[in-house]
Amino acid sequence: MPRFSANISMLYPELPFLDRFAAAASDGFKAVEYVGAYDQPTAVLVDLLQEHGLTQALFNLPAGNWAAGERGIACHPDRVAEFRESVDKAIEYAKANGCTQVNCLAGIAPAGVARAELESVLAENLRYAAPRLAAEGIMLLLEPINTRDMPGFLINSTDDYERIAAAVGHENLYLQYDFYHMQIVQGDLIPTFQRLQSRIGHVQIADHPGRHEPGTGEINYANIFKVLDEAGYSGWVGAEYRPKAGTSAGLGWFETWRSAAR
Ligand SMILES: O=C(O)[C@@H](O)C(=O)CO
Ligand SMILES: [Mg+2]
Repeated sequence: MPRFSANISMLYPELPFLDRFAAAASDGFKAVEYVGAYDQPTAVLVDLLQEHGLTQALFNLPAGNWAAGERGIACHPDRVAEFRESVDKAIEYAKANGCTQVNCLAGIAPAGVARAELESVLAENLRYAAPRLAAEGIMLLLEPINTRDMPGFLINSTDDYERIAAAVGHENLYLQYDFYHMQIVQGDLIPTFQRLQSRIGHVQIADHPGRHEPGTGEINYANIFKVLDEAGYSGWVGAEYRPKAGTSAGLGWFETWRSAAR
């Protein structure tokens, strides 16, 4: 049975961030994930997880100045020192809240730098991060993201992930397979999941078009959930979508799993 994690960077936008833990637990989620909460002391986050019986499924490495439009710094040639510091910060937070995987956002390609150089910087940064995270029992993930939602984002497809992973050459670099992005970029969702399953550390879901709840678009999630089970996928499935109505009101797709998990 798939285990769902509420992505509280996207779900419960009607609530302040720290109130979203309680809301996710009350809606039947057993785990939460988010882009990052480095502005909060670890103790606050750990208390919320404990109070609501939640697991921290995932968060991202510090991704630069999000409000200014940055979406990761890992491919930026002039930010290598900052990237290295961000690995230490992520380890500190992951150890505090018991999280066993962190996602690296490659970043938006800076203008005027050749793609080969950006990929080389990214690979070098990941080669730095992968063993350090492995030593702490934390999986490092790399997520391809479509460029309609994030114009200029460097890593867009599973081919991109596989090429970077080959360049990095460390086994602690897994794929974060977001079905929504993959539907836009390349389709072929199930065969690609099956081919790369041993390298997939985390999956995320949203329907397309609109990035709304499963069942609102063209992706057959009933079938995908069956495939995840048949494949023995044991990781979390991150519900990372923009609710069409209120978050709780839109959880019809989750009813079967929520009841079974209680
Ligand atoms: O798919 C996404 O957008 C993410 O998983 C993320 O962490 C960055 O927004
Ligand atoms: Mg995602």
